[in-house]
Amino acid sequence: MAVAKALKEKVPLATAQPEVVIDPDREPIVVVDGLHIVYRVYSGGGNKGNAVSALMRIVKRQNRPQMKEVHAVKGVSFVAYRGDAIGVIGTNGSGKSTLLKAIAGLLPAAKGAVYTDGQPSLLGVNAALMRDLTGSRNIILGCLAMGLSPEETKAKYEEIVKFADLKPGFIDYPMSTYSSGMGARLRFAIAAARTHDVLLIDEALATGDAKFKRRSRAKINELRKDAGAVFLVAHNLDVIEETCNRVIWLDDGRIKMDGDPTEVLKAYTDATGK
Ligand SMILES: Nc1ncnc2c1ncn2[C@@H]1O[C@H](COP(=O)(O)OP(=O)(O)OP(=O)(O)O)[C@@H](O)[C@H]1O
Repeated sequence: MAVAKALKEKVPLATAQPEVVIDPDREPIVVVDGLHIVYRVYSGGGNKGNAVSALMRIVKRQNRPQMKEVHAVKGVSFVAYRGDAIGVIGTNGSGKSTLLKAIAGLLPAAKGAVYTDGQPSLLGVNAALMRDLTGSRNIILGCLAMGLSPEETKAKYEEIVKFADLKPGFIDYPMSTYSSGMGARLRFAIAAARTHDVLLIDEALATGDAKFKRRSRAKINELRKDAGAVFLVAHNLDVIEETCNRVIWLDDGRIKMDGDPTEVLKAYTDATGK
């Protein structure tokens, strides 16, 4: 593939967008090149409440709901290198989750592109676990879904249960009986059971208690050693400071600052008063 070749040969990717220059001495893992993400949403078009009026609208081809565009990411470019743990910060609606989803390949680019060397895995608060199944079944399904073999899954099972450290017995209860914190712990424990080429973590640590947060940070540092690159979205700036070697500050869909955590976090807190 041309992109993989470009990444391997460490050459700048030629596109119509602002050119991303890749440091030839480091191994690029994610290249985000002039990325724009636009959501298209239908806004209500007048009398939309009942089936008859909806049918009339179709028949008459009238009064169709209008499509609105939300431009969530506006020309973002950067390169993440092997070993990078990048914190993504910004106020509500600045585009953090959208950027992570785009890197994970879950949203199409309206313009520009994202290239990753390896498979990205998004670990978010809404990561897909089955609420009606027990924690135990979810561990098995989750591991298989991440590409582990049945033998590897078996070998990892106890480690995941231990890391999640749920209340006794809960591992055999349906996940619908879990608190949001318990669900987040199990999701994190499952995702942390394998190494990821590109690991994207969206507020996954927000709901845990202090002890779990500490253990998760240690786990992220461990995963970082084997992962290509780790991205972490968190509103808790302490988590970012302790876990990341680089911070990207997004403001209204654009990169406002990208660099050393201490500098970026200081500028951010000065600007936002947070
Ligand atoms: N599914 C969607 N459909 C339409 N617009 C969306 C959708 N998801 C997000 N947006 C819009 O895109 C913009 C960026 O949202 P995003 O969730 O990426 O921000 P964020 O920085 O992660 O916010 P937060 O800190 O509140 O989680 C916002 O204006 C939001 O309203």
